[in-house]
Amino acid sequence: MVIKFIPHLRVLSPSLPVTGFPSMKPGRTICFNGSIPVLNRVFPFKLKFLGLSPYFNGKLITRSLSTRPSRPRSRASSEFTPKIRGDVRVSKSLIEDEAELSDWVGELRTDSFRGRLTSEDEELDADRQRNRVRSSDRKRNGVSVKWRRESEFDNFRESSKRETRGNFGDSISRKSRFSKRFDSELEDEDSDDDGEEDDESYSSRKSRGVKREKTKMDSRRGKRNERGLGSRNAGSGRRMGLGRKSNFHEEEDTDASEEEKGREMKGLENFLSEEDSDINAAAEDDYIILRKKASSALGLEKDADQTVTPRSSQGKSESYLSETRFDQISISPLSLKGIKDAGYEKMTVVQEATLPVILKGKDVLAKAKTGTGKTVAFLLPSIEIVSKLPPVDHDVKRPPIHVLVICPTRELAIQAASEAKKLLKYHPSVGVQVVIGGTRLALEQKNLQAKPCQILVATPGRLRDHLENTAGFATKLMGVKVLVLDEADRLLAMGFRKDIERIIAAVPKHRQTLLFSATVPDEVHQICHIALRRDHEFINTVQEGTEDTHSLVRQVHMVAPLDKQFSLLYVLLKEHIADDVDYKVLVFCTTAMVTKLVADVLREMNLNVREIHSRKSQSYRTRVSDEFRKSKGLILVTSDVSARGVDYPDVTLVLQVGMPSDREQYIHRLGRTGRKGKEGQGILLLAPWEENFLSCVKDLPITKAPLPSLDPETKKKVGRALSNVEMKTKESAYQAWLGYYNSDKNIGRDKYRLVELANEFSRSMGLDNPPAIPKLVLSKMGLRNIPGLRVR
Ligand SMILES: Nc1ncnc2c1ncn2[C@@H]1O[C@H](COP(=O)(O)OP(=O)(O)OP(=O)(O)O)[C@@H](O)[C@H]1O
Repeated sequence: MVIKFIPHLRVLSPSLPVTGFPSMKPGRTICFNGSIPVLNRVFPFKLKFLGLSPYFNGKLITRSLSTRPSRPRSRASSEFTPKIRGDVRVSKSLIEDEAELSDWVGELRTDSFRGRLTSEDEELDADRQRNRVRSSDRKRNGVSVKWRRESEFDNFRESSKRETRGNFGDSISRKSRFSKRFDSELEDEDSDDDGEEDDESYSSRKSRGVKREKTKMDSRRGKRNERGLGSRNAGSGRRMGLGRKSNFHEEEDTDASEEEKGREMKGLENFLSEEDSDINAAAEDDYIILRKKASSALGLEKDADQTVTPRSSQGKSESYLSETRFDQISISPLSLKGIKDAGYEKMTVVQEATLPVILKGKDVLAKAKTGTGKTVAFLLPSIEIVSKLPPVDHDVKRPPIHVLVICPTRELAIQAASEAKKLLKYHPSVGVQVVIGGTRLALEQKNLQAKPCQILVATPGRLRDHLENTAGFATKLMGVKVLVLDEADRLLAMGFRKDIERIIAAVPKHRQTLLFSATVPDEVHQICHIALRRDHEFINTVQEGTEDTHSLVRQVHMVAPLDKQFSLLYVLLKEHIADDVDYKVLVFCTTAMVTKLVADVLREMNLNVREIHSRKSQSYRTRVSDEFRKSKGLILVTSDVSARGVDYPDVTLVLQVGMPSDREQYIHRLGRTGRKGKEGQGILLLAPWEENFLSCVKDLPITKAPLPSLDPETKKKVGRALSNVEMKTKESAYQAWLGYYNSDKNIGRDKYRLVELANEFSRSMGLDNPPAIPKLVLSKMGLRNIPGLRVR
């Protein structure tokens, strides 16, 4: 096991396991991504039944509207052709038809499918169950603190001194579903395609954090000894009890076997946990000595009890930036020029912490709060690596892709590619391209052939699509030197796992892998070996004992019955608009169809609203996303397609209506505000029966806020707005709502209660009678014969 030493960054070696994570779970391993391909493969008869045969003229129709010839492929098709013009190429992309598919998929979903047939939303559902217990487990988890070897920093510092002007050593600072819930956000739902913090001062964190780390470790060690294996096993057992085995039908043997694997992993985890406790204890003993050495080597300050304070952060209360300037480090002059043009002068904390390690060739798992520059943190060293490779001969037929960046959503992939373009401004020979679902595969194929592409940014589903359908693509991928998983925890969750495994199998074993996210739940340490080498480094710039959210973002929650929520939403938005003329608000909703409903209602009430969710075409999504990025005085009502990574500057408020799928999703949604050390506000609006969710985020500083008063005029206005919303929208929202909460472990357990709540939601939309739902849908949701539902 590698013991690393890095002042005030905790560098863990999760591959060693697991003493630090006694309650880690293998997690459920049952589900797979992408509804339609799965459908085609598993239930071709269903497609036929609905007149959606995946075959045309006896051939399997491939997905997306491509000019590709149809040919059999290992992965089932997701494209079908309602109208055939010429050949299969004319067909409308299934991806574009996510909406219809999702609905249809939803119809086929049953309780027993939960966590198995997944769109991104369904993945979220699956994750949610785990996460409910995770937060309490997290509290118990110890982490082994390892400091990076001083020699590593010395080397980096020395090379920086040699190659750049600054005195790096003196200035360096080291902070360091067949309907998903029925429609929610599945970005990659189209499996076809892709399938979706702030900054407390380093010094203040550090001065609390480092001291506390040692203390905590001691107490953890003690507790661990007290608890012993027995308690870990007990914990494991409890968590295993959350597995959905009982929910699965017998025919779903794939899932069953996955779960078996999960159990096996759990056994291994417990074994490793025991072993690791000794290793950790030894490491902790080395901790002070190593820290002293590194402190003097790096010019870091020590207080009386050996706490290391990076000079760069001393005296600051809040900073996402380090004291290290880009021109002080060893990067190529061309990259430096690009960075300057982008307006970056100092490195952010995560950039400073990860760059030397990545340039040394190590695999990295990095955690840093939202909006703190993780994209540049993985792009810059990747560009450096590419720029040092020998130029590819022009004669080479299939020039290699050297860097492959995977993002869970299309918006995020577009954004990362655009950031890469900025940094590559003065590297004319290095090209970046993006491949995402919802766009024409043929066009991407053409671009891949015609233009340089050493760096490729992709969503998982579309990447697989290219692997399976683009001539020579697999050969190009064999040139990958660096693989990046942005939002790694999301990509390694079950919704994307199969795609990611397939992608990993397609790139060389001898590569460097970088995993970045603002949230790294325990399960990620457990499964990151899928992608990372055993000696990878975990670089965590969020101090133990501090929140994963930004201290400058004020977080409140409100609890109100559903019949008040539209009015409350309106009043909260009006108040915010009155407070801040430059308002820029994100309203997150539970599912795509509920997003549409909320957007329609707010629009009817003359608020300046845009909407974005998986039911919209990609061109619309891109347009709206660009508009929101540039605008002020705008409200974007969105599903979770905007939850992660999207960098909208100066968002003043994030309002979450209904409980998010899990703790991580809450953090990422909230992270759309308070970026780059700015202030922000977050409001979580819950129904009384959703209050349980608060236990998942009890480690975060979310305070309860009183409800604003609602005058009768507002209620009337909301009533009028609701009556103007199309019935079809309400029907879809009702069904989506039912699907979303049906897959929640707590709320969905009692079907009678669930239906009562759904009908409360229906009344909140102004409907006297709940919309009727197709029998098949109810059946698949396990809701047949539940009183209160109307069947059609
Ligand atoms: N060194 C830097 N100095 C100033 N701004 C920077 C620097 N590096 C990145 N940025 C800017 O910071 C903003 C946030 O960066 P980015 O989107 O990469 O954050 P992130 O940590 O990936 O957030 P999330 O967790 O939400 O994905 C972007 O606007 C980016 O251009």
